[in-house]
Amino acid sequence: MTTENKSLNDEILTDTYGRTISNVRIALTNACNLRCIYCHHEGEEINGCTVDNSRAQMTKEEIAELIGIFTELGVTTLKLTGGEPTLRPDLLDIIRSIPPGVESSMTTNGTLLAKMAKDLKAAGLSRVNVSLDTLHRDRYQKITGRDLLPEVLAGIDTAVEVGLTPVKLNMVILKGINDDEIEDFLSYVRDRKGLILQIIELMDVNGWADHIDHIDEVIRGDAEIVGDLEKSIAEKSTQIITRRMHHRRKYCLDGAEVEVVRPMHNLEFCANCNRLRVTSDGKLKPCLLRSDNEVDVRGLHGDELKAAIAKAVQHRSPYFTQKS
Ligand SMILES: Nc1nc2c(ncn2[C@@H]2O[C@H](COP(=O)(O)OP(=O)(O)OP(=O)(O)O)[C@@H](O)[C@H]2O)c(=O)[nH]1
Ligand SMILES: C[S@@+](CC[C@H](N)C(=O)[O-])C[C@H]1O[C@@H](n2cnc3c(N)ncnc32)[C@H](O)[C@@H]1O
Ligand code: SF4
Ligand code: SF4
Repeated sequence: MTTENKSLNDEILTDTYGRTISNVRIALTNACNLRCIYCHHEGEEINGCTVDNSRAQMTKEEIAELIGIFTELGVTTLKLTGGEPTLRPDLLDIIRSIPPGVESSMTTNGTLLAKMAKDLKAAGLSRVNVSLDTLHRDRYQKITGRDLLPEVLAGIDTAVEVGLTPVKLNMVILKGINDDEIEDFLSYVRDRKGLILQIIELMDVNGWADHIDHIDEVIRGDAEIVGDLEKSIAEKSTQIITRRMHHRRKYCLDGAEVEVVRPMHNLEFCANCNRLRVTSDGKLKPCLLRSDNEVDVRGLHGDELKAAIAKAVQHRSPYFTQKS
């Protein structure tokens, strides 16, 4: 890439707040085989808060073209998500369409991972994040609606075995449901190689978590619990790393690596947001928490697609600011 092209591309990918996109997050489908009580569906409008398969999802060719343009512009990491991305029958073709040198990861509920991990690795996927909120089978069923904890645990083991590492375990903290399991999760991560625990604050901006009993209390408690937890983890850590993305903190403590995701009312998180999202039906989504500034790219190609990306980037603004 010439210096001139690079600065032109940087211009396209940099928003009016000086935040340059380096990571694109693509929802491959809005279908899912679980019904987690808190699911935000990556901010996609879902009728009645359940999955809706009727809307047209992007084809693998459309996704490949988007990936090509984003990487040509200088995007270096891709996150595949959903819905549940492992439900896409053409998932391996999509992964194979990612140019070499681009780091690709996938966030999955892990229920189908045991049988897919080897092929995912062979297709070129770098690593996976697996959602796991509890190590108790009855709680898992309560949270997700299905009795599939053994399948998920097997999926995590296989992902580590085939080298889709580090495997990040995404644990959304739910007050009164799983907040007593932190020590068990730390032991789980310590006892195995290749795992990182990711503790996530529950986001309930658009009524996403209304299915949870006593939601107001859970939400109020959540911010406090995750805040206190981060403080105590920080005190015990031997090393603290600040990631460029969202300025998230990663802690190393006594054989376990822990990352904490606390987006709610977090000005620093939004000020360092370098992500653009793509919805499963082909809209560029400038912010997870907003749906009023999306840019439809269905049917666009080449320079038109680049112009749409530039437009979506210019729509970006930090969600949480001093005023919010
Ligand atoms: N508010 C907000 N939350 C986000 C954003 N990106 C990810 N999250 C949340 O962070 C949690 C973890 O998301 P993952 O899909 O596992 O990905 P990640 O940890 O962000 O990405 P990697 O570190 O690259 O694996 C989920 O609860 C996401 O909803 C973002 O840009 N804004
Ligand atoms: C929407 S899911 C999609 C990918 C895949 N189905 C999965 O569950 O990993 C992506 C991540 O968002 C997290 N998530 C969903 N709803 C959330 C919420 N309300 N607050 C915080 N994290 C949430 C999930 O736990 C998961 O780790
Ligand atoms: S598995 Fe993922 S997409 Fe499916 S309901 Fe749970 S969090 Fe949402
Ligand atoms: S601006 Fe904030 S809330 Fe919106 S996507 Fe970025 S980090 Fe998330």
